[in-house]
Amino acid sequence: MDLCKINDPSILKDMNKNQLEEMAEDVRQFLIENLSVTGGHLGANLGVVELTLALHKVYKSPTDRFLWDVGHQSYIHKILTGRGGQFETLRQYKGLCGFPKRNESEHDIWETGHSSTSLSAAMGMAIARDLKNEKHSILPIIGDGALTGGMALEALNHIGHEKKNVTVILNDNEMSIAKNVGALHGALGRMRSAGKYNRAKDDLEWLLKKIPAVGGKIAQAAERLKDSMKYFVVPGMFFEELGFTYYGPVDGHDFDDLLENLNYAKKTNGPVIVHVMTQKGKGYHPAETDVKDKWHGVGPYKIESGEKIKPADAPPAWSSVISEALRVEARKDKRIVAVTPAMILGSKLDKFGEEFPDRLYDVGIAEQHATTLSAGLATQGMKPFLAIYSTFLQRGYDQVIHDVARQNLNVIFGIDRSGLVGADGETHQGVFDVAFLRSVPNMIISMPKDENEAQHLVHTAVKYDDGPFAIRYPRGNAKGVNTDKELQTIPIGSWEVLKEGKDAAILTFGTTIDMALEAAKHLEEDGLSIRVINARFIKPLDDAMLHDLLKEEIPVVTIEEAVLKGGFGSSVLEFAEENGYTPWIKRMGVPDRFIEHGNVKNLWEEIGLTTENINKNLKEMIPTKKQRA
Ligand SMILES: Cc1ncc(C[n+]2csc(CCOP(=O)(O)OP(=O)(O)O)c2C)c(N)n1
Ligand SMILES: CC(=O)[C@@H](O)[C@H](O)COP(=O)(O)O
Ligand SMILES: [Mg+2]
Repeated sequence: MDLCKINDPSILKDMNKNQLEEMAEDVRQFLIENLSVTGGHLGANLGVVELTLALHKVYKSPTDRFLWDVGHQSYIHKILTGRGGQFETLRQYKGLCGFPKRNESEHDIWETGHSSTSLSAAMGMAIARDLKNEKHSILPIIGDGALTGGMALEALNHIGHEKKNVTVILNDNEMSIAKNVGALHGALGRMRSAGKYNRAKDDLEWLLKKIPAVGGKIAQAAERLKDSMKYFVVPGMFFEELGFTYYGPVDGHDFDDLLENLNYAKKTNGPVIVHVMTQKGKGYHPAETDVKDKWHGVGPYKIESGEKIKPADAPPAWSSVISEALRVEARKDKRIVAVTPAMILGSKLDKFGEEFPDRLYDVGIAEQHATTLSAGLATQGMKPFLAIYSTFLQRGYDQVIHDVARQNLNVIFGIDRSGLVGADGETHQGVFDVAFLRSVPNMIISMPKDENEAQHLVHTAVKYDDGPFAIRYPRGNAKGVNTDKELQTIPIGSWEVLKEGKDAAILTFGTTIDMALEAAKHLEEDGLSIRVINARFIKPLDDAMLHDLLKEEIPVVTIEEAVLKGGFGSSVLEFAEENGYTPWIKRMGVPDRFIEHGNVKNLWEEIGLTTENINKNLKEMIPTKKQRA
């Protein structure tokens, strides 16, 4: 079947089992071929091929509302709803988004990227549906990993209480990105091994009713016996107790099982949970047999061998640089404990865990808990290092303020994926942390220019015992510079002049330093002398250097790969205002809108973060100085 030509999922309605199986095979081939070129979230999608086809066969999208939690597994839904022809552009600049997108299709009714939001949104939609007297089904599709997120549990609590018609499809592949963790994961495991229980439950209820109802203690004992029998026989009792009708466990690769259970679910009133067992990476040998992450998210690869196509001899990833520096510190300092909210592989903490198995905690998708847990550790004299993606720290903001900063606790935040991340797009760009952390009292915010400075900053953060300390680092590879043998502590709030100059100055940090140096070099050829300063501490600022600079009354350009509103440049402006200087400052950074997916270089161009623009801005400002004089 030509999957690029499908534009209406109702073609599935009349398909028999054989036809569905053939289509599932075609879809898998399509995904394996397309993603070998573009990269993307292969493992999760291969796991939900049959489930997605079955959902679209039993329900009618968009009348029935499909909410894909995280959304990284929505590729088959995209193919079925008219977007197969765009897969060559998947996650590319101006191409198909890797997550559900409302402006892409009427079938994408809920946008995701961050996990565990689907149940709350579904509940909101269910309340609206009932108030409007509408009749459609609402189907959040959530993974076992995403179910560990606190929001999902808050929503289950509410849905069960309100008894709303919401059909939760739980896609249980026993994986988050790495192996799923936690007690809930254990509970799901017991449900899986308890075997089938759905309509048989009616029979059980009937049987239990046969236990004679007698008065007093005997009656109480009989009730207790009934309850424990239920727990023993009924795998989904955990969900049943919360007010859900449980169907499962369902074989997520067997159309008979899927269709039968989904049809039952469709007819059931009130909250329903369909527990579907799937295999991440199903149908592609290299993914199926991968023990680490079942090819959760991949770049281009060779289809036959599964070999990943990567540039040879690239410097180490920034995450490795930081976690290696932390490992060095942890050997000397027993207070160090690493914490990750389900990103052990992305944050490259696996080796740390191998060396210090009792000093690494993967808490599941639980950023709020991870932050407050770190605060708890710090109160007891430990030195927690919370490795967290910038975008996911957004979820722990209250915990940063209320639990960590207010109590001025020694928590080190390793803010991974700071800056534009590229292919994951809007939901994942790490561009807000500078603005939202800068306003929090007691917070130190830093960003290294290369791996040498990174190791010194990690060392500095470990030695600093006066409150929270954030080290930002970007996605991708570090610079490949040599590193000093001896570790140094960098004075807090100190900047570094990378290039002297007297006509203007550029203040920048991290990823934009190279473009600033390049711009300065170009302008040198035009006879202009530009100073470039590594503002490695974003907070506190280097007050002394800034006073000296502003007294010179030369133009200043600030550059940051972070939002301009409330960002580093704004803090320089505030400093000028607070100290009575007339600001002569141009700020460059991320504008006040969400930045979509694409290659980071394209995105930089789109938002004007280029050497040419730095040159242009400086050239426009420098003559103004002469006019002033
Ligand atoms: C709030 C948040 N934290 C972390 C992530 C990173 N993340 C993306 S997918 C994923 C695992 C999700 O596991 P599951 O829901 O079981 O889906 P699967 O990939 O197994 O299908 C994680 C941790 C995220 N998207 N959102
Ligand atoms: C869907 C999701 O949130 C993650 O899988 C994310 O795509 C990981 O990004 P990195 O590749 O930067 O680890
Ligand atoms: Mg999973």
